[in-house]
Amino acid sequence: MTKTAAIIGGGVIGGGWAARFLLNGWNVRVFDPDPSAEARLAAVLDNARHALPMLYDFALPDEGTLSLHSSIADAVNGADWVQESVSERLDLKHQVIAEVQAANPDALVGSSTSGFTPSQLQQGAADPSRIMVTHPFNPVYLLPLVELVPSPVTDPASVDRCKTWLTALGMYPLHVSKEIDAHIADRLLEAVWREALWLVNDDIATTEEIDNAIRYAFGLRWGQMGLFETYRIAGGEAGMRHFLGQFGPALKWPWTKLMDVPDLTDALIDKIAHQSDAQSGHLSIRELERTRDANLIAMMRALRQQDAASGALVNAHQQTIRQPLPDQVPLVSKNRVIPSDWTDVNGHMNEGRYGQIFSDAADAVLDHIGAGEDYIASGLSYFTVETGTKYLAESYAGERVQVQTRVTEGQGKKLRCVHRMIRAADGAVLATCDQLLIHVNLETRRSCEPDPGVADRLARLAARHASDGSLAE
Ligand SMILES: NC(=O)C1=CN([C@@H]2O[C@H](COP(=O)(O)OP(=O)(O)OC[C@H]3O[C@@H](n4cnc5c(N)ncnc54)[C@H](O)[C@@H]3O)[C@@H](O)[C@H]2O)C=CC1
Ligand SMILES: C[N+](C)(C)CC(=O)CC(=O)[O-]
Repeated sequence: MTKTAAIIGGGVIGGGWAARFLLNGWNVRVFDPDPSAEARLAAVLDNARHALPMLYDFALPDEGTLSLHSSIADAVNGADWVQESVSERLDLKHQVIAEVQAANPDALVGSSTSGFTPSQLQQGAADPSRIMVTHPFNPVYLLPLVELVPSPVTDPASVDRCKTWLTALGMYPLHVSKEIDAHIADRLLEAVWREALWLVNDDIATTEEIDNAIRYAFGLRWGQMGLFETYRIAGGEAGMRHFLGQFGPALKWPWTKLMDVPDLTDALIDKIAHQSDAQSGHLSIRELERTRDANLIAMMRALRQQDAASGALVNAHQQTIRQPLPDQVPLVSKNRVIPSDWTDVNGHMNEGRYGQIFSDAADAVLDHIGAGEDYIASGLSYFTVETGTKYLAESYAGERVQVQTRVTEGQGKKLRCVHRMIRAADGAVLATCDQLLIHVNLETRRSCEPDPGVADRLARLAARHASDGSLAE
């Protein structure tokens, strides 16, 4: 049954949560008293709908239903999970949690708080056992980490349920077993942030120079291996011990000002704001968000190729959303969104990517007739020997497309597919591909007859498709 999340507070983070839930098929009910919340939510959703589907090679589940409500009690009605995402004030969070639990005592309550501990949030609550911190990262619809922090009185079964749900949303619940102000990641971010403020305050570096120092070096490293694994490598063959031996003394040198924090005087705030305007003021927040999202997707897609870090999480999540092909004529052999890194200098999908999409469609057909991964591992497979592609209309990043396939030949060693790529929004035919595949033995690298089971399924499929004229040219 479709699950329901209530989001209390529809700002930057609440909006991001709403998008994450909705795009993974949950129904979402939002309460935010600010009259501008609806428009802000719509803008976040717009970004998320454009960005998140590009991460995957398959379509995400059908979107859930979004509704806005005029009170907390109404919003949490029937919700399985309530994600509190109001401003970072403990009194406000207490008041909201009290209203939530009065209206829906059964729901699990996660708080987006960046720094309050679960024990602080639970003070005075009707049922502390259902309350925990679920601290996400902006943009919530793209970044997988959620710091899941229970207190000693949080019910472990509720924590487990929450972990299962977060994983199904494509997120990574990092169970923080010992509560502490600002959890794990914000303590690290805060350390870097404080040092950066000092560097600006002392005129050592501008905001842009600090950003360059991060993005051209350790920001890239952290995105794939984190801190400890990176420094282990920096120690060479001798590893972490050598690293600590060499750089340990530096911990006592004046390499950081972290013991001290600059006063956020008007002068320092002006200085940072002016430098930041000079650096990025020519771009709107929406433009910056779009650039950020496109870059994050490109990085995560690259990590998918390596099956590493956040890319490995996306790969694992994709396995759970992948659906078997419905046995229909024509077969819907591919259903996906065009990612931005598939576009070229002309601003549309590059011709090479049509080859990829039709190749993926053929893989889905092969899977359907029992010639998928296991069959290939047994030493048998199909090779494409001929394709004829017609490019009929342009396709762009962010568009959802479908490939419909008819198997026009399926006798002996031969398998011929006629593919048609269609834009989901208007049904326009974007390209067609006539593809001939030959069955091969992977050891001899020569053609051979398929296994009888595969041959039989293929012959039956081709016979069914022969009577369908829908993809006839
Ligand atoms: N902005 C960030 O980078 C991150 C923020 N967080 C945390 O997420 C929470 C929300 O922060 P943001 O979204 O950044 O703030 P925000 O200011 O963008 O949104 C807060 C929203 O809460 C609404 N609100 C205020 N009182 C409310 C009430 N009584 N009931 C319902 N809604 C109410 C406001 O109208 C506003 O739309 C905070 O706890 C923050 O620490 C967590 C991760 C990252
Ligand atoms: C600045 N911040 C403390 C609100 C940051 C976070 O909580 C996490 C993030 O997304 O950087």
